[in-house]
Amino acid sequence: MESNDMITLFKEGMQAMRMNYYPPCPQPEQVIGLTPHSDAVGITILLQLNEVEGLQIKKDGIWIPIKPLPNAFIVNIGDILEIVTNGQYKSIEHRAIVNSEKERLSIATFLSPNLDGDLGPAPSLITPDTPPKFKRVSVVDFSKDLFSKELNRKTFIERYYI
Ligand SMILES: O=C(O)CCC(=O)C(=O)O
Ligand SMILES: [Fe+2]
Repeated sequence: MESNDMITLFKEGMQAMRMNYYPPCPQPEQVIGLTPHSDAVGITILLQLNEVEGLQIKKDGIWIPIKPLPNAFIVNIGDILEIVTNGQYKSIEHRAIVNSEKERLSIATFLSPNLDGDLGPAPSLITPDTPPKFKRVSVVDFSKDLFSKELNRKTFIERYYI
């Protein structure tokens, strides 16, 4: 892929942050901390603040716990990177569960494109043998669309499949 395709999209892009606080729950199997979803961004850089397990990713249909490592970031691929790479990188479905005794804290930083242009598979990746797998959409419309939807597995990116 040509680096310019990535630069055009992410230069002076948006960065958002979310702090998540999960209080302890005596019946953790009855609740969910954060419902299964993929992040509708380029990449997410995540810090698990207090080394309490809770984050899980879905791999081959199975939920895998991600052990917090002290002072380590987790980098997750988001829907926008899946679109830009025309599906070569897949956004990761994840969720957070809660602990019966301990509170848990995480901080997520979301990196997204600037609002100027369009979002779609990088032109340098499209050939007669590798046609686009995603529709093109303006970043503004994509963002508006996103904020009108709930977090629900990978249903958001599925709306852009060709
Ligand atoms: O708390 C976590 O580890 C996950 C947070 C998350 O997925 C998010 O904020 O989008
Ligand atoms: Fe997330």
